[in-house]
Amino acid sequence: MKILIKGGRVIDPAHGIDDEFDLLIEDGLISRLEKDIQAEGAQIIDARGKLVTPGLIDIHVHLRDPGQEYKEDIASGTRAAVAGGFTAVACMPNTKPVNDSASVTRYILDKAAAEGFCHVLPVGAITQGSKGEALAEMGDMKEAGCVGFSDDGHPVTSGELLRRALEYSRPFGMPIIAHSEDLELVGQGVMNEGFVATELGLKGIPWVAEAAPIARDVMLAEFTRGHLHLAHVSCAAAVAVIRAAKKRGVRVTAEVTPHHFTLTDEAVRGYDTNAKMNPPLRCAEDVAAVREGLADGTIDAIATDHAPHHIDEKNVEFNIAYNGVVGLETALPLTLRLVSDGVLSLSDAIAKLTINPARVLGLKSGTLEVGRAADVTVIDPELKWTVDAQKFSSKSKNTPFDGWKMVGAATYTIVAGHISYQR
Ligand SMILES: NC(=O)N[C@@H](CC(=O)O)C(=O)O
Repeated sequence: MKILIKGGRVIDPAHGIDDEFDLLIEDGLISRLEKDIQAEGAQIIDARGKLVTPGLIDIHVHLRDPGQEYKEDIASGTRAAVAGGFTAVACMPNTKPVNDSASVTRYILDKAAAEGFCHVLPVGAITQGSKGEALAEMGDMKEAGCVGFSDDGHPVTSGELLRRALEYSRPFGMPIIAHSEDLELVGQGVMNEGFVATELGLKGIPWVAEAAPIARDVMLAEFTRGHLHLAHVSCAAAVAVIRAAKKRGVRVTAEVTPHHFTLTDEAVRGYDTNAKMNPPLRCAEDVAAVREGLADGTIDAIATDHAPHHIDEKNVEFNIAYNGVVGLETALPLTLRLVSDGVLSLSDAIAKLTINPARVLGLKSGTLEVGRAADVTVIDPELKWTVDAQKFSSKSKNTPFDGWKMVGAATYTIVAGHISYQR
């Protein structure tokens, strides 16, 4: 089984490669990356005018499996992933039951091996049931194959518990992925606190509900010397806290979602529940700050927080609609917009979707190194298309980008040497 990807612009940020090369895949591995490869019997992919990058890695998705398969399951979620160019996704533990034990982790991995279209990397819960009361069996879950720990969807309110979690995960070399949120400051809020919320008559969530707990969590990382990864950073004050912490040498990494670097709370006008998520869309200054954070390296990775919800959970009054939007099938073109907007170089943009997220989770993937598993994405950076949520591979259609005109898409997604998606 040989695949020869010919004539593409190969971008491998981990090795500073940005040049025209052929890439040969044999037996699931990258076997050669050179000019003008001839390989008899190989399937040829003509990549002239295309980008050839390491397979994209999304370290924050909700696959809803087990327990909420009416929203998404491992097959549909990973099909959406490969359609978006992703070859690996890390799935959050807020399933039913919560992934807080080796048996749930094994269920996810077994099902992914049987039905998945890409690699699935389970994230285990920090606390039992993600209830914030007692630590989960982190060692068991690591043994079973978890790549990190998070109570995503819920903050770890107890500083003592987060301290212990950071201490326990340290020898495993695995990050604690913080969903930092002060629930009392959030109160009954349903969107960003500010001018738009006031005009719409909706209760607001102030940025300090995110930034204040991030400051605490960063200090706990500094104190324990554990690795803290901050999920879905959305506001300027949080970016400033992370920037300062990195300067002091704290082991902190961070991600931002495409919706948070693209949209402001203006998108909520019309009470569009597909613009409702946690954390909420912020104001223009915050969007500018997260873009600045991406540009200067304060924010390491772009992650979608793909959060599928059924139409019946979104087609309701704004106040009672569920939080979250799907993101796997729109992340790549939205990231490429950062390049056309002059925020990131193309290589840096690809790094935020490949080697940087791999490093956050301590994965060996995210590069096109010869000898590594052949996870490769071929991207047409000029392809113009219009988002039609009804055509998503995801079971859920809750996107704020429906009808948007996009430029750029994955044309081939190759997972461990197999073509998992072809546009
Ligand atoms: N990000 C979201 O808006 N929703 C997430 C959970 C969460 O982080 O609140 C979900 O699982 O739906």
